[in-house]
Amino acid sequence: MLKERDLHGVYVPIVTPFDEGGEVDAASFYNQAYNLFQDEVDGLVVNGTTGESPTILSEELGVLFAAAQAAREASNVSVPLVVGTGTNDTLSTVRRTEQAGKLGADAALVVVPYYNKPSQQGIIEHFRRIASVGLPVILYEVPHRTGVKLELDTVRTILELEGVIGMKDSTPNTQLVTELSRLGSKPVLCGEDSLLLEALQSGAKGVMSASANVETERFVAFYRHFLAGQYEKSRELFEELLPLIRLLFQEPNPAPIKWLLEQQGIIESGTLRLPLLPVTEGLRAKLASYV
Ligand SMILES: O=C(O)C1=N[C@H](C(=O)O)C[C@H](O)C1
Repeated sequence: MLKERDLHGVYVPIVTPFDEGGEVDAASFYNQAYNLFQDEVDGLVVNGTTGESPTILSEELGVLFAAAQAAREASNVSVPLVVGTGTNDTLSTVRRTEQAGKLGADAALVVVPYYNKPSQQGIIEHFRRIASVGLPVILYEVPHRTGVKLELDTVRTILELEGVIGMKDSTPNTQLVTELSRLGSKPVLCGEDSLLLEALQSGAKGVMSASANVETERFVAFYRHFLAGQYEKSRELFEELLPLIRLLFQEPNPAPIKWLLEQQGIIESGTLRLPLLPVTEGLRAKLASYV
C-alpha cells in the first residue's frame, strides 16, 4: 500500500478506452498502461476523471485494474496503482474503496463529494468514513467540477486524518499548495496541468496530470530536471509542453487525449461515453502536429 513518503513524482490518470460500441477495450487500456510504465511514470491512476469515472461501472473497474496489473507485471516495475473511488454518496464511496482494496490497489483517489453541496463538516465526516476502510486515501480537491470549495482548515483537518496520505490539488492557482507547504502538510500533487511548474516551485511533491497520457517522456523529463535542481531545463521543457496542455483542455477532457492516442495507434478508438463527445474538426486540425 502507498505510504505518505512515497507519494511524489509523475502520476498519470490513464484514459479508459472504449470500442466503437462503447464497451471497455481492455487491450487498448493495457497498451496505454504498458507505454506509461515504459516511460517511467511514478504512479498510475485508474478510473480518475480522465478515465471517465462517472461512467464506469463497478464490474468494469475489476477489468481495468486487472489490465493495469498485467501491464505493470510485464514491465517489471513496482509503480503504485491508485484507483479513483470517489462519488457524491458516502456509502457508495465506501463500497468502491473496499472493492479497490480487494482488487489490490495501493491507494484510493477520493474526490470531494460533488452536486449535493455538503457543509465543510459534512465533507470531513465523509473523508473520516472513507479513511476508516483501511486503504490509503488521497484527497482530490477540484472545486470547478464539484461545486464546493474546501476551506484551508477543512483541508488540514482531512489531511490530519489517519489513513489520508496526501492530496491532489486541482484548484486554479497555487495559493493552497503554497499555504500547505508552509505549514508542512502531507504531500500535495498538482492536478491543474497549466500550473505544474508553478506548483512544484510552491512546494508540490509531484503532479497528477491528464496531459501526461501523451508526450509522457517529456513530462517525466520536466519533473526529473526540476527534482535535480536543473530549473532552467525544467522550465524550458514545461514551456514547450504548455501549448499542448492548452489544446488538450480546449474541449472537455479526455476527448482530445483520446483522439491523439487513437491517431498514434496506441488505442483502437477515441470513443467516449455520453455525455462527452469526440473532439471537433477544428481542434483535430490543431492537434494534428502532435500525432
Ligand atoms: O483525471 C485526472 O486526474 C485529472 N483530470 C483533470 C480534469 O480533467 O479536470 C485534469 C488533471 O490533469 C487530472
